[in-house]
Formats: sequence, structure tokens, C-alpha cells
Amino acid sequence: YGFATLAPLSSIHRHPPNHFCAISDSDSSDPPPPQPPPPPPPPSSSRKARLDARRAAKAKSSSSAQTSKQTQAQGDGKGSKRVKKKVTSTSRTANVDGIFGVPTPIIANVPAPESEFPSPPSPPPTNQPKTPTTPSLKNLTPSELLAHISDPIPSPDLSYTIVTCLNLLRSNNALKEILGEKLNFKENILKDIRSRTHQLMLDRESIDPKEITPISSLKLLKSYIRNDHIPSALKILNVELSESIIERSTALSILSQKYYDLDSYVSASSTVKELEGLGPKLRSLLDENTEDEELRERIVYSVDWTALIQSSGKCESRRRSIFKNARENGGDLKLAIESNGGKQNVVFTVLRSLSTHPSPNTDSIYEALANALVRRTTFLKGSVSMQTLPKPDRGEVAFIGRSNVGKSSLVNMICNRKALAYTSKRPGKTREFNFFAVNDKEGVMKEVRYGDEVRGVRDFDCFYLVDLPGFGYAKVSREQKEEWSEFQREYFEKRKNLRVVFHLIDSRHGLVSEDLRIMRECSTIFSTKKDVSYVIVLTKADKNDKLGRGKVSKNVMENVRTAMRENGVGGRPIIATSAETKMGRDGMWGYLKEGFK
Ligand SMILES: Nc1nc2c(ncn2[C@@H]2O[C@H](COP(=O)(O)OP(=O)(O)OP(=O)(O)O)[C@@H](O)[C@H]2O)c(=O)[nH]1
Ligand SMILES: [Mg+2]
Repeated sequence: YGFATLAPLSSIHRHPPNHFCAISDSDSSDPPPPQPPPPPPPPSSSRKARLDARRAAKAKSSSSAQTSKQTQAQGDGKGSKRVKKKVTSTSRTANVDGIFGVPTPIIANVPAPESEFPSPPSPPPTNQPKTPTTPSLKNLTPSELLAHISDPIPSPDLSYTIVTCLNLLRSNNALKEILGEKLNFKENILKDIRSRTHQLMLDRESIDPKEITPISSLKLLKSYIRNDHIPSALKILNVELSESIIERSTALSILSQKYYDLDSYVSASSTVKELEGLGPKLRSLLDENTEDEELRERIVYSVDWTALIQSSGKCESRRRSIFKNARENGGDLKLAIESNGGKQNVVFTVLRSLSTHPSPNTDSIYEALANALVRRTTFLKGSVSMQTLPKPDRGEVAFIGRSNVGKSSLVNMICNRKALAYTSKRPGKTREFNFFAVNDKEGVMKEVRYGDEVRGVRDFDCFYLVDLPGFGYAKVSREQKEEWSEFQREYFEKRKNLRVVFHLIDSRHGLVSEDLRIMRECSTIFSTKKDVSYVIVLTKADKNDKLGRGKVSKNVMENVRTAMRENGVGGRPIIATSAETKMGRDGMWGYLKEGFK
């Protein structure tokens, strides 16, 4: 997929969602937690009063966004200060009321069917008399209410009607509360809705599947999942959505999210793996339909990756706290690990799937990934010889390349940090093998000091990122260059825990002679070290914008591919990246995860 990365979906970056996205967006996240209706605005028509009311409502909605903390950077033991940064992430609210269980109270007018299209913006206030609107549910008698849900919109395959009924059932508490007093609300109305829903579900089974569109199947499936009616959702997935890859991808992603929310690791992992299998098919569909803009958007936005990554990330943190409890309270850690999905970070399953899919590559996906995968990053030490390397007690990922090619910037990009590794316009900034510890255990950072050996700090998904000094920098003495070059060769040959080597090449210029030397060296050394992935990374792709966003020129590509073939690394992957636009981050993470082995 390195090549696929070379042709990013630049034209669809941050597109406003079309109506398909609207379905996906609105439904893949659960409804917001119940809020009491906002107090009516004061009877003032002044502009200030309206503004204040609007501001208050906005502040209220933004306060529900959960803030998660990014980890801190640490000093390098020489007194230097590193930047602290907070990263915020929004979180979904798990909603686990069953269809026939205790529902979450929602709002009074839930029974109105969910619109397929985003609602138009409300018109500016005018002094004209208001046109009469549909009576709110409050004003309906129970029998009118039942009639209202019988078939409120034309829905020949009954999907939308069932969705409406399910929504009603979810909100039964609210209905009881709101309608009860005013309308002499009777318990049996809910019983009627329940039995009507059952009947509709049975009736729907006898409808010819050809009459049912994938979109309405998906709509109903989402509703079933939201209402914890997983067997019915699976039936739709397997019977009605077996052929349509786009809707099946959406369905699988929503189902996986649900499984992660419920901590069903095994089921989540199998649905996400199936999703991974659909990725190449979606890519081919995309390639075959380059002109059809609407279809392209449907494909690219078929999965809400941010939500899926966040669900898997939360599931991973819950797993971790189980392990932590077992470890600290003398429980059976091995058993806890085995019965809770194993050692592998569950977010990686999602990452693998993401790497095969044509995704919109937005900042929110990247931020969710970095938040879920990088809990902490610490600058550990700078080494100048084999003797001063940290203990090889975890996997290691190295960044090599010409001076100023962007190594330190990429280290920062994949950790979602601005100044973890120091960067500079002037070549020759990095002068040592700088080790960054990713995901060391909490609290350990305070203890780690320059050169310290801290025992027992490893976590299952910890690893080292190593930012190497760049080669080809003219101002370094010949002796120093030879020393680095010798150290680098020895490091590649002898470092037991080395798992990935990213060889960075400037995408504007292609290879320089030093690159060829390193490539040959890597080819010789890594041909016998099968557990090391050697990956070519074409950096600064944003600087080729005149070719098209994120593109690399044919000449450079040809030059790189020929050199790779001639130097025995022809089959190795190529990823185009930009630390500026964050392009290629999922591709890089696809290999970074090797560092965890
Ligand atoms: N436009 C753009 N600039 C970049 C990108 N990556 C790095 N740079 C800039 O290139 C310069 C060098 O980046 P560094 O990350 O310090 O390069 P390095 O390979 O670590 O350099 P040495 O430490 O000297 O070997 C800095 O000014 C960065 O801001 C990129 O993807 N796009
Ligand atoms: Mg550097």
C-alpha cells in the first residue's frame, strides 16, 4: 500500500459530507446523552440577548467533549526543557439500553423519523406570523401517537418504520415522563409499540430482499446495533448486505465499534479483519470510478475511522487497567491477559484495516491514532557508541537519511508532538543516536534520567524510536563522519531488537550518492535479518505541490525504484510522507507496529 499512499485522495480532503456521509456520521455515533430541554430565551428581541443565549448553548455542547491528556516530554538530563502539549479528543457516549430493557430517556420529539438529509439551517427570525407546523407529540393522544408511528413516512420495506418504533422504545421513559401527566399516559401503549415492533420485524422478513435497498438495510442495522439487538443486525449484515461492499464496510465498522464498547475482543477482531479484506475491493472500485465524485465520497467516507479508533482505544485502556489490577493485586496476570484479548494492542487490528482502505486521511483520524497508540513519549538518551545504547529490552525503529531530510520531523509527526525531537532549518542538528521511549509505564518518566537503566518499566506496546544523525553534512569533520558511519553499520549489524529501518529520501531530489551507499549496506545486512523491515520514505511531499498535492515526480520515482532494484531491495515498500500535512502517517504506523514485536 506504499504505492497507494503515493496517490492520496487529495481532492476529497476535508470535503463537506454529502448525504451518505450524513447517514454515516449521524448514525455511527450514538445519540447525545439526555439533556434537559434548554430554558426558553428571555422574552427579549434584542440582538445581545439572542447572542448570549446562543453562546450559552454553544458552551454547553462543547463542555461535553472529553479532554484527554497527552503525555509529557522530559528533559534530556542536561537541563534542556521540552515542550508540554495537550491533545484533546472527543469521545462517544456508550449507550447500552436494550430494546426491551431500561431505555435512556431522550427528548420529547424522538418519534419523528431520522432524516436522511441534514436539516436546513433555521431561518433568521422575522416578525411575520409563524406558519403552522406539525403538532408535536405532546399534543397527540396515545391512539394518535400509535397511528403516527404506524407508518409515518413511505417505507415499503418497513425499515424506517421499525427504526422509528425502536427509537420510540428507547425513549419510553421520556415519553412516560413527558406525556404521562398531560395525556394520561398508559403503560399499555408501550406494550402496543413493543408488539407492533415485533410484528413489523416479522413482516419484514417476508419481503423480497430485492425490494430492500442496501441503504435502508444499513439504516435498520444501525438502529439494531444502537439498541443492542445484535442478532438482528447480524442477520441483515449476512443476508441483505452480503454483496454491497460500501454499505457492508460501514456496517462492519459500526458492529466492530459496538463490540469494542462491549469489550468483546474476539468478535471485534474478526469483524475488523473482515473490514480489512474489503479495503482492496474498495480501492479497486475507486480506481474504476475516477469520474464519479459522489461514489468516490461514499467509498472514502464509508467508515468512520475516528470513531472506530476511539472505541478500540478505550477498549484497550480498559484492558490495561485489568492487567494493571492483576499485576498490582497479585492476581493471575497470565490468565488476565489470555482471557482479555492477549498482549497485542487491539488498536493495531484497526490500524491494519485502515491501511488497506481508501480513507479520507483527516487530522482527526491521525489524532485518534496517536492518542490510542502513543500514551507516553520520553526522550531517554543520546548514544554515541554501541556501549552507550540503552538495553535492548524492547523493539526499536530507526530513522536514517541525509542531513535535513526530515527525520526528526517525522519522529514528531508520528508521536503527534511538535518538539519531542529537535528540528532545524540548518542541517546537522541531530548529532547523536537519540532514543525516544514510547509507552513506558506511567510514573517511570520521573525516574528515568540520562543513561539510567530502569528495570521493569516495559509495557506490552512500548518501543524505542531512534533518530539518527544525518549523513552528508559538510561541516562535520571527516573523522566524525567516519565514526558515525562505522557506528551506524555496527548498530544495524548487531542491534538485536532493531525491527524497522525507515530510510528517508527527499521526494524532490531523489537519491544522493550517500543514499546509495546506505541502501547497499542495508541490503547486505538485512537480507540475512528477516525480522527487520527496511522501508523507503519519500519526505516533504508537500513541497511538490505543483505536481498535484502530495505527488512525487515520475523521474524521482523511477530513480528510486531503479536504485532499489539494482541494490537488492526491489520488493521493499515505499511511502510518501509530509510532516507538514501529516500525509503518510497511517502508512508509517503500519510499519511502526512491527517495532512492538
Ligand atoms: N515543508 C516541509 N518541511 C519539512 C518537512 N519535514 C521537515 N521539514 C523541514 O526541514 C527541515 C529539517 O528537518 P529535520 O527534521 O530537522 O531534519 P533532520 O533529517 O532531522 O536533520 P538533521 O538532524 O540535520 O539530520 C526543518 O526546517 C523542517 O521544518 C516536510 O514534510 N515538509
Ligand atoms: Mg534531526
